Amino acid sequence: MDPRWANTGSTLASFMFIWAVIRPYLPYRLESIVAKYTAKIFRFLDPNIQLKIHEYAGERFKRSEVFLIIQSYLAANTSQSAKRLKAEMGKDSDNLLISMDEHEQVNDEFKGAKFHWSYHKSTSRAPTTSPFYSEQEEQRHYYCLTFHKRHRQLVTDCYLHHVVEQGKANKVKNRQRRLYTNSRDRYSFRSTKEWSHVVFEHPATFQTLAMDPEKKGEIIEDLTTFRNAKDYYAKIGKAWKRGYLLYGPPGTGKSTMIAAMANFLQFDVYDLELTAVKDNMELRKLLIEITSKSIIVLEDIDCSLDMSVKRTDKAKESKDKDGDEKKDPPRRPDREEISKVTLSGLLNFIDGLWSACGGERIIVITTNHVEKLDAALIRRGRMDKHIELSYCSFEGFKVLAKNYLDIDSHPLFGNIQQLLEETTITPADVAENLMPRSSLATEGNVTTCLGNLIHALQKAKEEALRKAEEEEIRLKAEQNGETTLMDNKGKKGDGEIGNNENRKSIV
Ligand SMILES: Nc1ncnc2c1ncn2[C@@H]1O[C@H](COP(=O)(O)OP(=O)(O)OP(=O)(O)O)[C@@H](O)[C@H]1O
Ligand SMILES: [Mg+2]
Repeated sequence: MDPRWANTGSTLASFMFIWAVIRPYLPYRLESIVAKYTAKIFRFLDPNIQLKIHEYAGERFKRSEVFLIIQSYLAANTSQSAKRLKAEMGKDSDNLLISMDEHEQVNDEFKGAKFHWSYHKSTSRAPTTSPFYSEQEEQRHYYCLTFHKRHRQLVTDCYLHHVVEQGKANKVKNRQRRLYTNSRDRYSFRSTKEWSHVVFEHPATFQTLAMDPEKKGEIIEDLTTFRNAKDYYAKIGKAWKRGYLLYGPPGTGKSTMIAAMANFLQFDVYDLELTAVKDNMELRKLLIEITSKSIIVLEDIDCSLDMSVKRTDKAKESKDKDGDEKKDPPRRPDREEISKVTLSGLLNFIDGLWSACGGERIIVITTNHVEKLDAALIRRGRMDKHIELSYCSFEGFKVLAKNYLDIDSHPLFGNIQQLLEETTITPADVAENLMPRSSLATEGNVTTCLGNLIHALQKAKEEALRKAEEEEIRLKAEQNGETTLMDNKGKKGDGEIGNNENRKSIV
């Protein structure tokens, strides 16, 4: 090492030692002057640049957002390389967040450049209102990023952006996800203009969802593409959101799929109860409050919309009839009865200008009767992907058998496959039959459960046959009825056909 540098090093060390000793005895003003000139000298000698991120910036009692983002960015690196660590319960998280303790340092690398992050405590003296002390010490923490000055451009152009993006992603991964609702207790006076929430803990995943594996793979691919398509959506000038229409009979897994989607994307869920929204304005207010990385769910949309249409129609009818609404019998005003959300309000909610704020959102609507829905509501662009969830197939059954009984095959599978091809049963019914009565899926239990399912399938088949026969009889009866009616008309001689036939027989 160059002896001149060794000398400079020892001079600096001595200077810092002397500074630490005399600092507490210096008046505040003199201290700041000395600090200013010391910093100048250091800046001149040091090739490194330092960037500080304080824990409390701006608002006094609120930890800076960027400080928390950096903490989560450094967490993985810290837990592997730092020696003195500290752990705290992260906000909105059920995991412990590991970070470095005071004066620890971790190294980072980005595009070949090296960066050093350290964690410090600074003490400042602030004036106090106490008559006994003129100053009080305030301790504040900060992260310090140190890098060589030749990387200045890299830091400002890319590195900081990378740190923030990665830190945010880590925060999202570790956060406790939420299930929001706008509906309220009938007797509560709290406004529905706001969302209330609970922790989202639904265990459904795509692995546990029973459906055609090809279709499932397609949905997973679609969601993955959407998640990574921020730049693409920006490029084509489209809001970063996607609509899914899930339709099918009750118990085929529509709600379960929404939970699986939320778990796959790590999104929050906003369950929008349309009948609890007063009008379009309130709907828009709710929309504005929805954060990004969320799934907005409108379950059984045909019922909610029908209701709103009926409500407005009823109101109109009662006005039109008498021109006076007061004549209606006095009734207790119900939230659902005063909701005036219209179809156009809903269309705007899904696809209007306001729907673009926030970004990275998925809107899912579910229905049992897709044929009842307005074409405008489900057109591509609003509902980009239409997914039919149908009765249980043999592939679906195998997924459920693996989930519930932990089996991949069984001698009874052939029998079940045949019955599934001959009749229809919902995955919900299959799941109910496959649920072992005791917590252990023993051999005996497995056979009993599969036996139960076979029994249920046979019953469903018989029921379907009985219904088909009844339907046939009804149709025949209707045809006979028509024929008798026509015969009667013919006999009376007042129908054209009858007259013609009479004429024919005369000829
Ligand atoms: N495809 C499926 N895969 C796995 N489990 C399913 C599936 N479909 C239904 N289930 C089971 O049946 C129960 C009811 O299903 P779910 O609530 O998802 O049906 P749904 O289609 O939303 O019905 P509805 O139209 O009545 O709202 C779930 O708790 C789940 O255990
Ligand atoms: Mg449902």
